[in-house]
Amino acid sequence: MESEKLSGDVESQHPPHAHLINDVVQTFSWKQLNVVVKDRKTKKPLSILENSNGIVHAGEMISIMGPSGSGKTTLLNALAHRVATAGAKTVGEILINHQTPSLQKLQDVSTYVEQEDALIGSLTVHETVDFAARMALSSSLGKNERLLRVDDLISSFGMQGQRDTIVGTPIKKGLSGGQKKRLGVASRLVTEPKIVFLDEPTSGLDSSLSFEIISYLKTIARTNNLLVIASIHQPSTTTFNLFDKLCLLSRGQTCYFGDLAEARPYFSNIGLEMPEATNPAEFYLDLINTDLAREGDETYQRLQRIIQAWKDSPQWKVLERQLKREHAAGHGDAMVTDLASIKTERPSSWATSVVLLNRGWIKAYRDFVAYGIRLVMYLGLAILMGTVFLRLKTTQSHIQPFINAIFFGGAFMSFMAVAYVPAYLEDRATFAKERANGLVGPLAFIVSNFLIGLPFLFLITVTFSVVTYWLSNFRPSGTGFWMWVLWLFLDLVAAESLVVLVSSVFPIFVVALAVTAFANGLWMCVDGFLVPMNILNPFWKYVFHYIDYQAYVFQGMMVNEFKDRTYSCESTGNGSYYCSYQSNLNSEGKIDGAAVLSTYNIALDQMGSWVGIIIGIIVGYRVLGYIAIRIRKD
Ligand SMILES: Nc1ncnc2c1ncn2[C@@H]1O[C@H](COP(=O)(O)OP(=O)(O)OP(=O)(O)O)[C@@H](O)[C@H]1O
Repeated sequence: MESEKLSGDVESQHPPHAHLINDVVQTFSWKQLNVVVKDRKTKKPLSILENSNGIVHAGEMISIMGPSGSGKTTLLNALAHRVATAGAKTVGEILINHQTPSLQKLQDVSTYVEQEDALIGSLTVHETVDFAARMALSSSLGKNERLLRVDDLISSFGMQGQRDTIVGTPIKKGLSGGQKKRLGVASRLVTEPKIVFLDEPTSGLDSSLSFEIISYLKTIARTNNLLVIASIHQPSTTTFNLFDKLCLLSRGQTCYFGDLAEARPYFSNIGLEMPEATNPAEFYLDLINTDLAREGDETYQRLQRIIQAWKDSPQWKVLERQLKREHAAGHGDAMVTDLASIKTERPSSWATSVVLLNRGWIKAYRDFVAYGIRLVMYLGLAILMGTVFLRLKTTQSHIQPFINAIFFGGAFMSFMAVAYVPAYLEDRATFAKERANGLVGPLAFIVSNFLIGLPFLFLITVTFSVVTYWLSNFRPSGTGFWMWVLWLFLDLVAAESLVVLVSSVFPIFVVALAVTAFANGLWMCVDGFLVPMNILNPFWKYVFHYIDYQAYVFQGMMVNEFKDRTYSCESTGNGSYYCSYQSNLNSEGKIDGAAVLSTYNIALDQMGSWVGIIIGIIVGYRVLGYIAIRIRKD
């Protein structure tokens, strides 16, 4: 009763939304769809979806149902022209309005809502939908119209009350699980799709929240004539009954396809009567679930009978004839819209980059985990370093601590960039989903990621430097301070670019963390401090030292400290001195800082080239990161 009421309420509150109305896609069908993978164990071809056929009409909502591992996601991905699963080969025909759509055309008229939402925790509900709109809708639409559509969708999903609530981050609670799901769907619908694919939209929700989201969807689909194709796992009776059609799968094979209302008489006809007061979804799933069965078992044989019965059924024959007609009709059919006439205006990649920059900026300054925690961490490190290397003097016994402090500052700043890995991986996951929906390209993503990082990295560098530089008593001059800031800033930008490259190649948290940490260890070892260049063996020197940004940072900071400073020698008491570095000032009881540099083989006049090389390394990392993102589509 209650569920009917919610459905009714939702329906009466929301008239059709002009911008959402589908008057261009009349049918979506697929014929003889097969997906074959290379079996993980045997390495032989394994069919995970066999001869799937189906048709959905405008305004219909279909559920793809089956036990775990039956091929629901595989079918959904194949229908959405996505890689069904890693290394899968998909064959078969997919038609929209009797015509074969290109990937671009399918992306233009459809959207895919993943099981795991790609929401950004620090954005509000309104911002989430608005950014999705800005990324997908042409700028010719105008801001007012866009905002109207955004608000319309937010209220269609019953979220006016949460309009300015943030989605939620690990340290700040926001929306509930059900609200997040609704927001995930709403932010995809703002792109005005005609076909909506949803991978288990109810996963992780209890039965009343599952019902809620499906009824919102149904209302929107009905009132706007959309085609909704959703995989679903064990819905309650009320949720199940909201769908118009059912596609039942087991072990990649079709057990039933057709009207939901016809399913019960169909199964009864083949001798599988559903008892009264039974949850139909549970009944069908029990019939075809062979998880624990072995070949020859009763349940296994029953499944084979069900699959065969479907192939022999009159319902299948009707579907087959329907599909034949669809496929024979082709372009010239006046009853349906010609795909070529459907024009979707999307923003330019320049406009998309600006939207990404704007969104990334909000995320970065609100999301404490991304930069706030790092700022605090670097501040802690600065206090640690500044108080350990406290007020060093210009005496020869303090020369080594100065050098150690320079190495430690550069190396540790770089090393701690590993803390950026989780935030980058989160952004990358959001990007992967938006890219799969045809909204963002790798260039826009890499460029905006780079630009957003710069002001924050600069802030981190200045904060760190203000504390350490003066506490440790490095060369007390304004130029000295700002040169130090420059070297550390370049160091940090290079370190973050390395994180981007590594995490783009290995988008798995622990792997990215381990590889970045290892690379930083390597750069520390060969940067010329632990083993000076004239001692370092040729392999490490020629293979790694020259591409080590930390080496140039170390040298630059060394020159900054020692080039224009002198240090006092130790007096031996009788008017002469003991000087640990040979220099022409030794007779005056002083050491020329340049003498320290020469023991490390550091040139005095190469600063410009070093800056250029570090910038080259940064560009190199980003370009390689871009290539990795381009190639890896996961
Ligand atoms: N390379 C492979 N080797 C062997 N089996 C594979 C391979 N790739 C996918 N599969 C199998 O294909 C089947 C279909 O997977 P799919 O994710 O589509 O199922 P699903 O019905 O969506 O499952 P769930 O409800 O658990 O998400 C699974 O049983 C999976 O184990």
